[in-house]
Amino acid sequence: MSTAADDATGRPEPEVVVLDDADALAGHVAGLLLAQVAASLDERPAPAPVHVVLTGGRVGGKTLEAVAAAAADGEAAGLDWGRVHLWFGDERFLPSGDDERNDVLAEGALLTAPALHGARWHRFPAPVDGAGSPADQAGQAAARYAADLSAAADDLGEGGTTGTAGVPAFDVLMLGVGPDGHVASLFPGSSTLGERGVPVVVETDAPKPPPLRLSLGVDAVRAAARVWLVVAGDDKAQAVARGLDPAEDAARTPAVLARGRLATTWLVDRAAASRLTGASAEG
Ligand SMILES: O=C1O[C@H](COP(=O)(O)O)[C@@H](O)[C@H](O)[C@H]1O
Repeated sequence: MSTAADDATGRPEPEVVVLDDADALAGHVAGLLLAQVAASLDERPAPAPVHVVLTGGRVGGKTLEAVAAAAADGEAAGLDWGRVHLWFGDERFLPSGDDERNDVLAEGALLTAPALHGARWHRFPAPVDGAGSPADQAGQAAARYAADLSAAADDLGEGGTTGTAGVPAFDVLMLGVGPDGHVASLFPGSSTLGERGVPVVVETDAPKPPPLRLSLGVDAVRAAARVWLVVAGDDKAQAVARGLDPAEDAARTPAVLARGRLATTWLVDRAAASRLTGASAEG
């Protein structure tokens, strides 16, 4: 279901899809993702790449498990995964292999499917012991990830529509949403929300541990063709209602900034949808 026209930036209004529970949601999003990857691969000639941004978080992990289950055999196993670039929306700036890192979560889920080993993984760099202060290292890591993004960026030409130089036109960018309305590691009230046009930002004081994090910047998120906000649980109901309120302040609920160029879809379970009213509440 869709709400009417474009927002002030000319982007389509968000759509809302409601599933029964977190498991149904994860299965549904996995199916959508595999269908979109297949469609994007089909619509451009090989070896043109397809760019997907992964999310961490609880339902993000469940979704990736469902993707791997579907990609373990059947049609999805036969996709040309070597053309598929997997990026991360954010990362906790923790040592490589740390269980709290989003890339560890994603690898644990996706690499159970042999086909996914062929995908092009783009992990955020990790801190290294003795290589400088964590904040300095995070700045360097952000610059390295920005360079990685830039190397993969499509040239959309003058007046290109991503709005952020040096960021690929992501086919799909998935985001979890925190109970406080954060997306990726863009937190309420953070100065990172004002860093427009910056591909990768460093959050030094995240209210959710760990405090030091790397994130795609607001305009890198908005470079995506399709943004999917995947949310489950009644602790997220207020964030979902605020995120879909056109009058909501982005400084309080950064999720309102997460708008795709072609589509923005909130994929939520019934519990997360429980505070929606009127048209937004329909499944
Ligand atoms: O810290 C993070 O939280 C969000 C949401 O996680 P959830 O467990 O509440 O679903 C996640 O999307 C983000 O990638 C992660 O770094």
